[in-house]
Amino acid sequence: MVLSYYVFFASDGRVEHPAGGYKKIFETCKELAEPIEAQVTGQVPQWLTGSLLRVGPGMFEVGDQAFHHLFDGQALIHKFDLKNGKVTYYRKFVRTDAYVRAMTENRVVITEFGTTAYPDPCKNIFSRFFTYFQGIEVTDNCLVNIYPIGEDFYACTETNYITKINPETLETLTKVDLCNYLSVNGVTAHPHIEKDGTVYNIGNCFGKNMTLAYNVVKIPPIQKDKSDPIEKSRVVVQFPSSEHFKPSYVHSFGITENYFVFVETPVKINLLKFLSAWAIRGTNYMDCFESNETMGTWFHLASKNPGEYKDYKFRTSAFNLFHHINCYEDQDFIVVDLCTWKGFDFVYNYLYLANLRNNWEEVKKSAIMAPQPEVRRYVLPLTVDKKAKGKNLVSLTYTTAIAVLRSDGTIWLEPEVLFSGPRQAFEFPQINYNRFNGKDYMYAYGLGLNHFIPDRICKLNVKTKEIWVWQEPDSYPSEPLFVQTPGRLEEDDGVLLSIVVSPGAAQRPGYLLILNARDLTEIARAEVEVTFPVTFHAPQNMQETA
Ligand SMILES: CCCCCCCCCCCCCCCC(=O)OC/C=C(C)/C=C/C=C(C)/C=C/C1=C(C)CCCC1(C)C
Ligand SMILES: [Fe+2]
Repeated sequence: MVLSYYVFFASDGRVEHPAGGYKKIFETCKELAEPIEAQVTGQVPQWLTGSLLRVGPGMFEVGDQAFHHLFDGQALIHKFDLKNGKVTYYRKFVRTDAYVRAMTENRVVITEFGTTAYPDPCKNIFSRFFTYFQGIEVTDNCLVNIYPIGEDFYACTETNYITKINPETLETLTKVDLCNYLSVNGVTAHPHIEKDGTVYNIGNCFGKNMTLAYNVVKIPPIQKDKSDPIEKSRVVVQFPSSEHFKPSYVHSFGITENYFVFVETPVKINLLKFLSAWAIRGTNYMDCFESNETMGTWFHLASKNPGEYKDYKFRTSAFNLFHHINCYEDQDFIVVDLCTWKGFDFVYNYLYLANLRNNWEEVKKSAIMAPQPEVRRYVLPLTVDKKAKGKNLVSLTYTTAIAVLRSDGTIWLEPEVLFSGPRQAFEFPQINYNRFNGKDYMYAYGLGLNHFIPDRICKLNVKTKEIWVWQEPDSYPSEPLFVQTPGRLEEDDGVLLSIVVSPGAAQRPGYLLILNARDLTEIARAEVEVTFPVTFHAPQNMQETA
């Protein structure tokens, strides 16, 4: 039974998973010695050639030690090659220090996001003591995304380490420490890539005397002299921090033609805990987060050229934010579309593997306690009339989003809700990035999370709020990637690619799914004899790498 359907204004969210097939996406798998051929049903469009790369965790335990959090498993890169209607699949673990040392010592050696590495119990008490005071190493486990810099591809997490990989062979090439080039302690796994290849990213910077800022960094495109663009990278603008000693967690940011948009949420990193954690037994990154229960959420703007902070004081109620969908300038406003999670409680607290691998009734119970997802549109006015206190400053006729100047000089924002379904998230958003990032647009595509379990692919018309859904029973898709049909101009003329695990299918339980982006109907699927663990993100420019 195929549940491919079209609904107006709401997803019914009634799909249940009593068989617990989703547990499969949190299981360790083996890498492949060579690419395997997929069995294609339907017709892969002839123009759709190239490689789809994806990354996520692939090893959830080492020796007799388990990784505890969704973001701890060792980075595994997946690759689907498409050529002349044929599809092959290949995967390989990234040889990070975290992976190589875990394999060599058969234990967790480097502390991961939610798993602490303990010193080798076989070492004597003196060498264990010295291991502590050498400091715990920052992880290079690049399981979150892959992006291009110049002619190279890097797998990344959110620390200062990125890992150059060969996108053809999936071999690991070099580990790069961004601290050697830039004043940042880490950068997000969601850089923006401009048409000429310029990379913009944002990261925390713990400066001298504990001054805190969020630095926007720029890495130029391919250099004429063939030198590494990373060597020419620089900080272009700084956003201030709302609190001393406590920067907010940042997972992504927005970019328009002329502005950077940074949303400072109440999910805070307690720096004192973080710095002392390196010397204290038993702590990991997750232990260093806390919520600021009073600040709400702050929106910040900076101009791009020249990079200049604009001190507007935009405020709204508390939410968690991981993914910006898109943002753009319209008249004298910036429109910002976001996948939010209501409240200050950190969503990552609910992403321990023990929670996600639970039986369905338990999974649902735990998600009821968590912040609730909502796709929201905020509108930031660029001109603020000081005499218009208490009045709505937003005059765009197509949105109900509000911005009100208050007597303390802050501008209070109320969003327009673009999609809301109880415990039904529209997450891992994608757009027709190459043509519409930073521009007025119509369509967002996303992964539907049902109580945190990814069980459908969605399309949202951000202007009319229409929703399209692709869903099949006991099937667990990944973030859908949009690829435009060559030579076509319409925003949604293209395909969506997603990798799906359907554990019930005995012979071929995993496949690459190709949907028509217009209506989410299936064009083709390429099935393989293996399943895939969960993947997070992929390069946004498959067409160019094709
Ligand atoms: C695809 C289906 C997933 C199934 C369940 C998902 C539910 C998701 C619900 C919300 C969306 C969340 C999206 C998050 C996506 C993601 O990929 O996140 C991964 C983030 C990671 C691995 C972050 C690592 C960050 C680190 C190690 C940060 C380290 C640092 C600090 C904490 C302090 C300052 C310094 C430093 C070292 C940068
Ligand atoms: Fe992400």
